[in-house]
Amino acid sequence: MAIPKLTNDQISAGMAQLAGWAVIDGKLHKAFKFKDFVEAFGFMTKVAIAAEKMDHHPELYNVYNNVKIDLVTHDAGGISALDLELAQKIDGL
Ligand SMILES: C[C@H](O)[C@H](O)[C@H]1CNC2=NC(N)=NC(=O)C2=N1
Repeated sequence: MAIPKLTNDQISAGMAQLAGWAVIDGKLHKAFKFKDFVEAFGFMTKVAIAAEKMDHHPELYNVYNNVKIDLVTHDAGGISALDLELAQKIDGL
């Protein structure tokens, strides 16, 4: 196993360092709203570049100026430290 799935306590501790993220259906989830589609897509592009650098990829959902992100580690079968790390990076964009 490359990276372990975190326990609920570990996820809660990690989420205390984040704002606006929730665990929904076993994934770290956050919704973002932008001025328009160009702003939303620009943000998603930055997320994609950060994700590719980490070799850890988000689930991205976009409708016009709304972006929803889900983070989960397929290799771990749940939320791992990589999801918390990517969430931190996304919030720093
Ligand atoms: C081979 C490659 O490194 C793996 O498949 C990586 C790629 N990106 C990934 N992204 C996510 N979200 N979960 C993974 O388990 C994962 N695994």
